[in-house]
Amino acid sequence: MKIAIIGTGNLGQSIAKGLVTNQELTSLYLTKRNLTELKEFEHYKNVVLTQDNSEAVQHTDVLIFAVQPAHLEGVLKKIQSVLTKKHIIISTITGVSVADIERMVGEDKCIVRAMPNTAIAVGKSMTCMCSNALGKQRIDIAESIFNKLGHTLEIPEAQMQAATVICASGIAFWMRLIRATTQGAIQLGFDAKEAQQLAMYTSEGAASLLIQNKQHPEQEIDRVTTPKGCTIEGLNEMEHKGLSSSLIQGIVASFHKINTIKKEQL
Ligand SMILES: NC(=O)C1=CN([C@@H]2O[C@H](COP(=O)(O)OP(=O)(O)OC[C@H]3O[C@@H](n4cnc5c(N)ncnc54)[C@H](O)[C@@H]3O)[C@@H](O)[C@H]2O)C=CC1
Ligand SMILES: O=C(O)[C@@H]1CCC=N1
Repeated sequence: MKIAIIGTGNLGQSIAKGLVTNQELTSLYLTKRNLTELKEFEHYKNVVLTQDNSEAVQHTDVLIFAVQPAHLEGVLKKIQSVLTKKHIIISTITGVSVADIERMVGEDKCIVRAMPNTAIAVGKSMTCMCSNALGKQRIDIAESIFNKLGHTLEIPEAQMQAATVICASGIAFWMRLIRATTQGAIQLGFDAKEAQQLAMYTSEGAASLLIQNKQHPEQEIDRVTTPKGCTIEGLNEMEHKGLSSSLIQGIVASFHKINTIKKEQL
């Protein structure tokens, strides 16, 4: 597999970390305007760092674009002459549709829109994908890359913005929940390091229960809430203060914002 990441910033570096540790690569090209931040990758076998996007495109088959929305069109224009039908174009860019990319590179190109999250760095991304007609024929190649770096789900393009909020922004939402639990644990007497350990591994355990038992969360909650016990007391207090409601409202606010991002940035 010959892969290029075009625009190796926050998300691009997370993808690169996942790739160098979880995939057998023939070559991985990482591009960025300033390469100093990519030093940690220069010692990996088969990894090439370059500022030259055309060089990366010419030496690879799968191109993962991870630049900011406003930069995509300019980047694509500059590599247009070296872009061929052999390339699979994977865009992780928020708010840029498959039709937008077709308009920039032509309908005769294989285009996949993928929305991973930064947990891809540790092989735990939930990545949603959709494609154009040509991309559909080769989406299995994109799936095989992202399945080694977590889980994938093919969805209609109309759901892509919602998937971005739940899965990509979702990492930040879950971090806040884990941080708040950590702060609670400190208030109850644990030191900061222990408190974070308790919060992290408990949240990992909760998700693992659902993944492995394939249950609804309420079924697992019923197992924990002893009648008149401390769990239901805490849970009801959290709900009186709007826990579920504030999460849902935050998700919906994030969704409203995401629908304006392309207009603001392009
Ligand atoms: N950060 C996240 O968790 C997620 C981000 N995204 C999307 O991925 C894209 C990238 O996001 P981030 O990584 O957070 O942004 P970022 O700003 O950290 O990374 C973009 C990188 O592109 C580089 N770049 C700009 N022009 C370039 C050029 N001509 N040639 C080569 N490199 C160039 C920049 O130097 C920068 O390092 C955005 O469109 C974002 O919406 C999608 C899912 C999750
Ligand atoms: O916050 C953002 O707009 C981008 C998209 C999802 C994650 N980061």
